[in-house]
Parts: sequence; C-alpha cells; structure tokens
Amino acid sequence: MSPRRGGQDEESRIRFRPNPKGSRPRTKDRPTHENAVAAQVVTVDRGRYGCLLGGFESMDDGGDLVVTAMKARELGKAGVVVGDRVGLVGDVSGSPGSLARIVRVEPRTSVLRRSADDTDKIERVIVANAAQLAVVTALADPVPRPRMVDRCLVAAYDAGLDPLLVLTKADLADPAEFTQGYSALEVPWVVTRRSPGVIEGLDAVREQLAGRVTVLVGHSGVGKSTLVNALTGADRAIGRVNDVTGRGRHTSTSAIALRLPGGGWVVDTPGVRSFGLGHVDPDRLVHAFPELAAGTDECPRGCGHDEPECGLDAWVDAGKAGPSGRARLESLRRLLRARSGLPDY
Ligand SMILES: Nc1nc2c(ncn2[C@@H]2O[C@H](COP(=O)(O)OP(=O)(O)OP(=O)(O)O)[C@@H](O)[C@H]2O)c(=O)[nH]1
Ligand SMILES: [Zn+2]
Repeated sequence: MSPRRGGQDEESRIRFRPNPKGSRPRTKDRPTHENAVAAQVVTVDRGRYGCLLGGFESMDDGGDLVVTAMKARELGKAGVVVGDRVGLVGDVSGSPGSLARIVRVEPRTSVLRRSADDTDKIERVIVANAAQLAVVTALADPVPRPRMVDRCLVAAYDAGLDPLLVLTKADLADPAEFTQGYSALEVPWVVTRRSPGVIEGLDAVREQLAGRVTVLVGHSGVGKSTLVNALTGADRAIGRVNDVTGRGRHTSTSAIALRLPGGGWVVDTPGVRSFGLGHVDPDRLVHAFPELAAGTDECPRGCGHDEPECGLDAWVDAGKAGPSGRARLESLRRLLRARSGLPDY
C-alpha cells in the first residue's frame, strides 16, 4: 500500500478553494487519503508525534496503541499539536522503529494559543480539541499569583475553554481568602491538600475532569506534577510512546496527553508557565473579565479602559464587580498595558 503523495493534483485542489457557487466542495468530499487511519496526537517531541489509534474515545474503551508518526510533506507548514485528530498512513503497527505519516489534520473544535510575549501578535497553538483549562495554583509555597491566574483565565476565554481553578496545598493556607477574589466571576474551583502520605480532595478534582479533555497549566512548584501523577496513576499512553521512541517523558517540554482511569484526559503542559496574550484583541481581553465587561456600557465611546474617563472605576467603586472588583480591574489594566508594551507599573 503506497499512499499517494501530494503533487500537481494536491495543488490544484487547494487552488480551487473556495468553491464556485453550486459546485461540490472538492477538498471535503474527496479526502486525499481515503484509507488513512484515524488517530489523536498524545505527544509531540522533536518532529515525532505519538498518535493514539482511534483517538481519545477509543482508549476509554480499552484501546491503547500509540503509533509514532511524522508529518507528511504534503501537510506543509500546518502545525500538529497534542489533541489534534489526524489521519495516518504507512506503518501503523506501532512496532519498535516503525514510523507512520500524518497526512491529514481534522478541523479543531478548540485551540489553546499563546504568543511568545504580550507584544507579540504571532500566536502559537499549544493544544487542540480540549474542553477545559484547569489552572493549578498553590494557596501557599509559592504564594498565589492572582495576575497569573487572570492571564490563564483570559487564555481560557479566548480559546473557548471552560475554566477551572485547582487550588493546591490547602494544608498550608485557608482557601477562603483566595476564592473570595473570584467569587464574582463564578469560576468553579476545587481544593486539594496533603495529609501524611496522601493528597486529599482528588475525588472532587476527578469529578470536574471526568469524561472531558482538560489542559492543566500552573506555575513551577504549585504541585502540578504531584496532581497529574495522583490522577493518572501509571502513564499508560506514555509507556507505549517511550517503548517506541525510546525517549523519556522528562526530555519533553511540550504538552502531553494522559488518560484518566475513570475516563477523560488531562493534557499536561510542562513548558507552559504562563500565557503571552499579544494575539488577544483588547476588546476580547475585557470580555474575559465578565464581571467588569458588564460595566463597559458606562465608558465613553472607544474607551481603552485605562484612562481617567473610563467608566469601570465608578462601576467597581459601586461594588458592581464584587469585593475583588478593584483588584481585578487593576489586573485587567496591567494586561492591557503589557500588550501595548507600556511598563507594567
Ligand atoms: N504541603 C503540600 N505540599 C505539596 C502538595 N502538593 C505538592 N506538594 C509539594 O510541592 C512541591 C512541588 O510539587 P510538584 O508536584 O513537583 O510541583 P510542580 O508544579 O510540578 O512543579 P515543577 O516540577 O517545577 O513544574 C513538592 O515538594 C511536593 O511534594 C500539597 O498539597 N501540600
Ligand atoms: Zn473604559
């Protein structure tokens, strides 16, 4: 079975988009590789993609074959990231040393992106097809960083992912102080704590993650690895990938999808400490602060929300954005300033 390579024919397909009215959509109705095998990307490491045959759902049914693949040349510069649903051709046996080819990337239901920094408009997709973004924050050691949390919430909003706060180390500090800051926002949160030998609160976390694909982000030291290990137990998918590629998990700084024993997946993002938001439009940024966005009706036309006439000050002072309104407005303004390269004072 030798799969057809993209040549003249492939180019003409591309050139025919968009289709003239009434004609059949050529690219949709005639896939390049009818026999491509469906899979979903669970790891990306230096041009090698670990692809779970059948996709995340198949593994919930007990399948677990991860095949190593590379991008077929015909995909060009198209990015392939963890979570992408792909079509594979070639050797999909998954036997040691085998290498399949990714010939197709299916349309994504969601894309989590970041910019290199806040002034950079070029976005990079980190994870595709996730449903939820869990922001892992320690309540102490290291001290919580609400602005970092706000950044993650903006990224979640921008990606269309449901946010979830996972507050760790509740054995060291009371969660109430932190959660108050987000009460007006209605972001769901769960709390974990360590008591000798065990992490408590995992059932509540599992409940929030069950049956969904959740991206986990968190600053260094917050206990994200502890959490991932406790939730996933043995890294089944990873074990298979390592058999094939001979590369260990710790060599990778890119995202990695891990199956949850009760169903659902978590995507760990070891290389992602925070989100550069340069690609996010300022207007969208404001709307990621829902309790403040409602107050922008009070603003003069074209308000940049960081000037003396901005109506949000009165909105916050009137208590309409909850007890943490002022702090959240300051956080929003810092993000707006950071985007325009102004000092983050
Ligand atoms: N007191 C307390 N310590 C915890 C808890 N969870 C994790 N830790 C400790 O916090 C430290 C950091 O945990 P990690 O899981 O390595 O944190 P991480 O977020 O993965 O950090 P990086 O490895 O730097 O990315 C370790 O010493 C853990 O044992 C908790 O609930 N309570
Ligand atoms: Zn304003």
